[in-house]
Amino acid sequence: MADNILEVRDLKTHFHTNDGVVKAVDGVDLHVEKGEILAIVGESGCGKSVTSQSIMRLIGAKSSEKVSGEILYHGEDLLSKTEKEMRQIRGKDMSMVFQDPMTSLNPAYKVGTQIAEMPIIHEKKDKKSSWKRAIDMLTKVGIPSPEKRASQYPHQFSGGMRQRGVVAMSLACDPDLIIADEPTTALDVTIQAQVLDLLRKLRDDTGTAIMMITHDLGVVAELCDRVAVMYAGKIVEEGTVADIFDNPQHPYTQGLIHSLPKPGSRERLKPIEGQPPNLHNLPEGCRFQDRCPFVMDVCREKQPELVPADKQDHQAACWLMGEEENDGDGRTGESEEPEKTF
Ligand SMILES: Nc1ncnc2c1ncn2[C@@H]1O[C@H](COP(=O)(O)OP(=O)(O)OP(=O)(O)O)[C@@H](O)[C@H]1O
Repeated sequence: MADNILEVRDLKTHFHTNDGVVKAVDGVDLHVEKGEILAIVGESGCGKSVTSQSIMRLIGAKSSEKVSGEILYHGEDLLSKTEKEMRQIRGKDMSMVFQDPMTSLNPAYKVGTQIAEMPIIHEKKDKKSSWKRAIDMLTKVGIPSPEKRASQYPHQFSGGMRQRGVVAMSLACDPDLIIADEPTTALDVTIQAQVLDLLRKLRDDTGTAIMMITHDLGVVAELCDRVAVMYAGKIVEEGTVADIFDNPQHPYTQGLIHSLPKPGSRERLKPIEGQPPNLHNLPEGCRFQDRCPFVMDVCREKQPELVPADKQDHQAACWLMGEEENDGDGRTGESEEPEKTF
């Protein structure tokens, strides 16, 4: 049995707004195994960030934010923790790296002080040993002259160095899970590659698991072990990187993969046509129905659940996945032998 650090069951995060209920995350199941890098991918607005912030309990405190389901961290449900207990868990056991390093860094304090604060708060370490830890962490993330840099302020760091500083901060208490939300999106390509290399090396050296939120399939191919593909608030496919890239089963995943440029090819890219559904007003049945070239009657009536595709741990939520698993009672629809249009 896999050694799961995190297991999320039927996570729903709904926002109650003046325009109605936004079902940003709507029944997500996922798990992160010890030492693995799991990617959550999908188009903008599909619920990736809301999923990660719900896991960290950064969403859910306001009366307009309703979070339900189970978020089991080493078997304990984070949804039943108090804010005080969560403050202990955040930064120590699970930490987060955001797209913009200045979300995590305070411009008014030295970078070293901000890293050292983590062991001071979470492990009750003294200032001297925590400062030393800060320098060790800056060394670990490849910042040159770490003693000097520790005494500098964030504005004295370049963008890539700031993100390394945030990674150093997230590592300071040796967490077993880092949630990284588009950590390289704001960086230029060369620096992006360096930060990805750094994350991979950290996982290899320390065994820290990483949940990587990204819309960039290049990052997934480069860095990750497993992938969960999200569409309109739900996971529609889950498998290893090889499963998803070489044998995608859900028409949405197929569309994503076919919209990638092929090395050396001059063929025009084929984006997925249409738009995701409005999260205020979701359709009955499968949420991909209006963009799916294989749509059948059943897709407009019932939502498909994740079921094993070609093997047990490669799953897809699609009525094309075989009659036994999905009851398959409506395969009489519009496209018995659909033409691929992606
Ligand atoms: N506080 C909020 N109130 C209402 N709707 C919200 C709130 N926060 C997020 N949403 C909506 O929830 C949906 C999912 O947002 P989320 O930020 O998780 O998307 P994402 O997949 O991370 O996209 P991106 O890649 O653009 O960051 C979006 O439609 C967004 O507008």
